[in-house]
Amino acid sequence: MARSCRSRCLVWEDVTVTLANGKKEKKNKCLVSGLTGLAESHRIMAVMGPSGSGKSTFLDALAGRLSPQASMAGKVLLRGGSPPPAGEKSYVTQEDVFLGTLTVKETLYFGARLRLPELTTAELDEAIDETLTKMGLEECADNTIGNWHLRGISGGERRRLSIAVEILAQPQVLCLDEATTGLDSAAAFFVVQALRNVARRDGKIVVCSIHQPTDDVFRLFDDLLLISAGEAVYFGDSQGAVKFFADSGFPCPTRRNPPDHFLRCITPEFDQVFAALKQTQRRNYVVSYLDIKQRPFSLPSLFLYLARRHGYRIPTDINCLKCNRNSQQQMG
Ligand SMILES: Nc1ncnc2c1ncn2[C@@H]1O[C@H](COP(=O)(O)OP(=O)(O)OP(=O)(O)O)[C@@H](O)[C@H]1O
Repeated sequence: MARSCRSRCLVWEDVTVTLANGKKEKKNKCLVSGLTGLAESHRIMAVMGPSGSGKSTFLDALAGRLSPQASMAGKVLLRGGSPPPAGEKSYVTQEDVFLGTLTVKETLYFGARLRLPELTTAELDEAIDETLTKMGLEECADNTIGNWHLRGISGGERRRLSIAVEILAQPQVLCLDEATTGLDSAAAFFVVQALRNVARRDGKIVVCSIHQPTDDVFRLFDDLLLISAGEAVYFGDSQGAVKFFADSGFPCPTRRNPPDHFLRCITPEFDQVFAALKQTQRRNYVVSYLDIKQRPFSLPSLFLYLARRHGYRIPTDINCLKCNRNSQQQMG
């Protein structure tokens, strides 16, 4: 796919997250180790991996919302402009937390009032109507959300409402943890398609962890990051993963769903497979961003690499969303 020079990207470089153990004699636990890559605007990326592999931790690191016990090394940078970082990223958590007695529209209204205080009532109404349409929530706009004793909107609608609340604030980067968990395949398809539209039409960067997508849902993703035990096994074009596994000696059986096959291959029990894949990736996967990791890294060299690969203009300024575990200082 031809990539626009004007597209923005979120770059993460050598991101490692460790969990302090508390006891001197015990080693810190490494949750995510040396992840390097980028997510581009107008594209949607799936983060997949076995349960406990570090998907949520990675998304937390991207969004700068790691728990206080966790410390992060490495950098997460946004390039291509200089808006204030705080308003640039949004995070949709696994749980949908709402006031069950409010309607869908009221929820959006209160969220927008808090996050976009500068908008007039007319502008707010317009933004809410636009968001309802984008997320396919017009039909249930006046329905009560519901809770444990009050019947309300469906699970798929709740998920789309969680996303709607975040995209109303117009962040450049949207991170979602398990966007489709608990949904049937049709509802999951609708949610991911809505996210893909947000990426495509609004030029957002969308990064989303997902469990067991169907083939139809998987095909909606442009890029794929496969994580096992906190390390990247595959990073690149989502449709290229089938060929990558086949080239590495693990072809997907014709009647198996490709995402299921990838997960089956990279679960920790399949250690040998994992080691073989990593070896092959080092040897053969020419466009792997992990190559960046092999080099003595400096920020200009990463952008030179990107410039060569995608024809990006080299930025004169770089906004650092989050740096180093101790300093968390802004990069110039
Ligand atoms: N604050 C924490 N304290 C203790 N352990 C943690 C903490 N955060 C993460 N972990 C551990 O780190 C590992 C990765 O967790 P994470 O939630 O990132 O995995 P995941 O891939 O998102 O899993 P799932 O798909 O089941 O949600 C797990 O073993 C988890 O128990």
